[in-house]
Amino acid sequence: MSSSPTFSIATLHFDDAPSSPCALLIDTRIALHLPTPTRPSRTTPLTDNGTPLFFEIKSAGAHKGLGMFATRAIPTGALILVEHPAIITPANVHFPSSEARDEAYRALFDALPDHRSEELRTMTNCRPEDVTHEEGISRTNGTAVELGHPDEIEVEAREYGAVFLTINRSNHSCGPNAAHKWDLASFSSSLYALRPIAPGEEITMIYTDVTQPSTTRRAHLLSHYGFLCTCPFCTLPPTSQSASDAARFELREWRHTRPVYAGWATDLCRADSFVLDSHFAALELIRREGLEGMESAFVREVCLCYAVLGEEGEFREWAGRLEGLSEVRDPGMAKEVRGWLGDVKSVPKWGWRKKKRMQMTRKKKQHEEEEEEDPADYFSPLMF
Ligand SMILES: C[S@@+](CC[C@H](N)C(=O)[O-])C[C@H]1O[C@@H](n2cnc3c(N)ncnc32)[C@H](O)[C@@H]1O
Repeated sequence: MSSSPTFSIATLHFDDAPSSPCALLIDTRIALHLPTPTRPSRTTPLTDNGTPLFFEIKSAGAHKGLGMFATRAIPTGALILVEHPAIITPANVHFPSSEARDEAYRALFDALPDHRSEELRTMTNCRPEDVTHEEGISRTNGTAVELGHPDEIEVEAREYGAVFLTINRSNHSCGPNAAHKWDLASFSSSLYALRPIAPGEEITMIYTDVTQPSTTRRAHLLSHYGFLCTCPFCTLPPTSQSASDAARFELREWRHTRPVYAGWATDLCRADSFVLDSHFAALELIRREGLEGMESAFVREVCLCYAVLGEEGEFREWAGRLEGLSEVRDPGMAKEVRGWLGDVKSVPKWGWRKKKRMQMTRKKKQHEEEEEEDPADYFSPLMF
């Protein structure tokens, strides 16, 4: 029989940010699996004065509170910020009483140095009536993160949210221009640009599943974050709204319902442009809907298509794009792509379709020539 989990408060310290520890309210079984954080492989790009290079935090308007804004042009894929969380809290925890619950959240905040807990207390709490200020801040700002855990632990006990003092100042958009990537080893998240961001533009990310229709997104944002989304993708005229919702649904299903590289690569009955045309259509929809976060799976397949077609110029162009998209989001992929660019012949099935088509044309020609020369033609019974 499994006993109910016990929670305790732990703190993690970081060599690269000694005065900014993270406090965790954590299942003691998971606490045993916490890493000793390594230094993040990248750091926040800074100006000569030591301020962030790419962004500032300032008012986003009366109804939005603070927000993150670009201070200069940010290219696609660029790293904006690397940050350790201030607190980590469980998504699901049953306390014996509401007093015990309130006490646990207060103790969590108190485990931080004053400057950190004071800043944390200034963050948004969209549930002031339901829970304590501390828990409200955890719920409003908590972003799902993976912690290491033993295999046997229940699924719901594995879910945790992290609050970042700066990353969580970025507001929501249903067509976001940024996303962040969690790295357990360094216990940090890296915020990066999904498309070019202009100076002065607000840097936004997603708080909800943006492939859902606008009404679903808005209802979720209202109930969980206390605001009605007025982003450009939620305030369209009715016919454009239906088209946007349908496009998002199509994109979500695209790679299950449309041709993909794996089925096409060695199927010579399909046209050479079969998957490319489909993926170009998806990429156009992605651009229209501002969902560049969905791009890389399609861009990767476009690269592989050009590779199997042996089209080196196009391959290099798309591989360069994939490398830029993957630099922060998927460093392993960026490394693989650099290998491909160093030696295109190392890409799986490089030029396979081109080779096969050439062999087929050669064989056909040979066959036609043999038929022309076949003496049987000259002695065909029809000639007598
Ligand atoms: C994680 S915080 C974002 C930072 C927050 N604006 C602040 O001042 O600390 C989430 C809260 O910001 C506000 N917010 C975020 N995105 C918004 C949007 N698109 N429109 C209006 N309010 C938004 C809501 O109050 C939401 O509960």
